[in-house]
Amino acid sequence: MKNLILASSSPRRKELLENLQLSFHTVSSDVDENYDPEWSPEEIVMALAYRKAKAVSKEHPASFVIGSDTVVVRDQTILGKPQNLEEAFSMLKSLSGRSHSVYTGVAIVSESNERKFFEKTDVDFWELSDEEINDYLDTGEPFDKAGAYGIQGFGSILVKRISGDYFSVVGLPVARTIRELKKAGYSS
Ligand SMILES: Cc1cn([C@H]2C[C@H](O)[C@@H](COP(=O)(O)OP(=O)(O)OP(=O)(O)O)O2)c(=O)[nH]c1=O
Repeated sequence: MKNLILASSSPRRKELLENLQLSFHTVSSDVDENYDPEWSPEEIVMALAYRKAKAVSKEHPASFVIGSDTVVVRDQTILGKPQNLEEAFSMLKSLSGRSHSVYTGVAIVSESNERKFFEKTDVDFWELSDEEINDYLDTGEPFDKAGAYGIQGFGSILVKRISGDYFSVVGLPVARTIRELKKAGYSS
């Protein structure tokens, strides 16, 4: 059995992996999250996931390392984490009453194997009044999350329906991740 590392500082990703009752630890990766504006959403999330996993793998070459990255895409516009209240408000306003896609990329890096994949989940939001948006902003939840919401928290009341992997929206598509880990040669 080899060591498993989640290259992340996201408490949600840690929690999702803990559900699988695997033994692992987390190491945060401080990588440059800039990307080429020409890249597609799937290229962005897989490249950033790979950067995170590769950076940690360099320090822990004997381990299997998982990196992950999530963005929200509305009309070909990439929404990352909001920088301030105004940006969070305008992100949520732009998602109101319509659908968007959440892309999560995952990279698994070990000494002998490197794999990348992504999941796309479509999410429809209810129509939101400015008051509802402001009430949601007051929860403080939007600020460390792509698209300024968390489906797993108070943000659950914004969501009408989803099509795709719920866990991918939260930050880690666990079922596919475990399958790819096995293909990479990991056994617990
Ligand atoms: C859309 C959505 C995003 N998110 C989160 C998942 C990610 O943590 C975050 C997107 O930012 P990321 O840059 O993907 O991840 P991170 O900076 O939080 O963590 P790390 O790079 O250390 O792994 O948004 C939710 O928690 N719920 C949601 O519904």
